[in-house]
Amino acid sequence: MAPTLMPVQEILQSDVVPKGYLLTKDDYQLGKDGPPSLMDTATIDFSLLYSSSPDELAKLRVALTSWGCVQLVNHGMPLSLLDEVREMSKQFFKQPLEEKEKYSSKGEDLEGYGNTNAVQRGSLNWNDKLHLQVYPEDKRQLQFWPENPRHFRTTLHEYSKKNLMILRTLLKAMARSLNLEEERFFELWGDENEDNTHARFNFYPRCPMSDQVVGLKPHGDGTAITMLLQDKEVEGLQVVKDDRWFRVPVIPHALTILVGDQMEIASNGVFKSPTHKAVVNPQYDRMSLAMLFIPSLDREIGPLDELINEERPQLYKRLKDYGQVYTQSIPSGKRPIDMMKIN
Ligand SMILES: O=C(O)CCC(=O)C(=O)O
Ligand SMILES: [Fe+2]
Repeated sequence: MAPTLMPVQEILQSDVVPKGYLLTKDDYQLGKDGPPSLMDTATIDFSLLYSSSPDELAKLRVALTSWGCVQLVNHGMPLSLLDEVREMSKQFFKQPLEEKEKYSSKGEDLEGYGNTNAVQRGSLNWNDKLHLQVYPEDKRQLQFWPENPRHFRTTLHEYSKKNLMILRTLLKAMARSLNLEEERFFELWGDENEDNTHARFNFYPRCPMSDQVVGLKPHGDGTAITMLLQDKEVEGLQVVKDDRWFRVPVIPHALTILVGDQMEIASNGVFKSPTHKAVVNPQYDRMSLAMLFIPSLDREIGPLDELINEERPQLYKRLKDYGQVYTQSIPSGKRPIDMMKIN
């Protein structure tokens, strides 16, 4: 069983960064070419995707095939709801430890509050989290859902519902951008009664030695799609493109989309699941909320037939329950998706 570590917020109070958090040679490093540049990709106007604008679809395709990351604006989510979610997340983590501990992950629990205590290699993540499954609704484990702040549960419910609507339109647009039938990516995530959605609230306490720790180590998401709400003020997300790190800018009213490994597999490598990480700020705490859209474990995922041809042979194997592959590959330090490649 993985040891349960002290929340990073509590470590911070002692002002000493334990050795286990300091980056080591074993950590995946890139960017020896100086400080990362700002990602310059354009934002995507979600309202135009809905109206089938060919220009916007082309922009979406280019961004997801090169970066695997876009910022959606005009997504129809009330901006007051984005602020409410950010605020309730900060309020949750600001509470005394004994209040948060009512929702602690225990043992092998994926869900709940605590330090990121998954199998690790190299240094530890400077990150506390609250992880909750939101779909299918009957799988919600309400014992992990905070009762304080008071509106936490209803706001998360509301936010999840709206995220789903955005996801559905986005999946259709992604299919159309590749000239596929628009329902094709619903094989990945099409049914809230079968497919899984997890909400991962990330909290990255400020750290006096921020350049020697990492908030979340470089990884690709094991999802179909991740929809990320970033902190409104504090930047921290970075993605890799062409072997270099780029900073993802803060756009307060945008939702950041990350292609997940299972989408890369289904699209036969056309859409890229980017390696990304979260860095820590020396002065300010940072939050983010990742909505993780994960296909049902019973469903076989594999490259769509229409995306396999002579020029692009099948690049990935078909499988069920990618989560298993993902967990098993972590100790090796390799990207899980590489285990799925057909050589
Ligand atoms: O905090 C961020 O910006 C990134 C979060 C992330 O990568 C994740 O939760 O998987
Ligand atoms: Fe991630």
